[in-house]
Amino acid sequence: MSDSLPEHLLSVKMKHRVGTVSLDVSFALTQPWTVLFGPSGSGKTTVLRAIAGFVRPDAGSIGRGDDLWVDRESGVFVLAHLRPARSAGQTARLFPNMTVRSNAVYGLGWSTKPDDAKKVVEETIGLFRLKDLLDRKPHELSGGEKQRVSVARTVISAVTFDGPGTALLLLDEPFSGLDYAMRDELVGGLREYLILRKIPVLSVTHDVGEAFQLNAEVIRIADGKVVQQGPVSDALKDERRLLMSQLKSGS
Ligand SMILES: Nc1ncnc2c1ncn2[C@@H]1O[C@H](COP(=O)(O)OP(=O)(O)OP(=O)(O)O)[C@@H](O)[C@H]1O
Repeated sequence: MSDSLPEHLLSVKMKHRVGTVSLDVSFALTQPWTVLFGPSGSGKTTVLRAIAGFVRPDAGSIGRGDDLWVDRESGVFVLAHLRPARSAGQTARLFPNMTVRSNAVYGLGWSTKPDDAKKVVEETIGLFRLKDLLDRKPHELSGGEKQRVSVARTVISAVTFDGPGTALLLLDEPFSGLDYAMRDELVGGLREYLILRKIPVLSVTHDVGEAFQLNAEVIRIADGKVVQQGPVSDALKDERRLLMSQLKSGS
């Protein structure tokens, strides 16, 4: 692991057997927003879960500079809740007995700066269009609304992270349950907000348009291996061309 990496960057080098896939990946995060892109079952979620601390890789290391979260060789394994990382999975997991507001602020940090933390909560609630839903319980929400609450909670928790440096945000298909208009609005707004708040993001997506809108760095994974890493304009140019020609021909 290089010790010259700036503090906010993450370096991942891991091998792990999951199902029929032998993961063997090595990459570093260098941009504000990076997406893992690749076919279903190629191992993207497993990589995200290993970074979050929910999967213990068979071999390798994960960390930021000298701050190792995993190092199988020396036996380091930092528990998930102690890592400067916050994650939201594909399925919204909300507390059924709590309102949207209580769910959203669960995991709120910055106990020493309550006024700032309050501002972050209000900003995020606005960004995710949750104002009119705040007093509802999860059973009174649609699937897309639940997903928005779940991702908003993770954003609030990452931005108000109580610890040295900033937290990394890990999002597994955060916009997949949303309609196009909502997705369009949220993707751009969230990207801008997280850059402002200096929160780096690693997300999983299958959506070419979303990766372009995020102006993301793309890490392509196929069959457990990183096959390409680079700016979206380069990494997904063939997919975009195909998409455009399909749109033109109406297919
Ligand atoms: N807990 C598990 N036990 C056994 N096999 C698993 C487990 N979790 C995932 N797998 C398998 O490991 C492989 C990689 O799964 P993973 O969820 O990481 O892929 P993915 O690229 O995120 O897929 P998708 O895009 O469909 O979410 C798949 O073949 C999956 O069936």
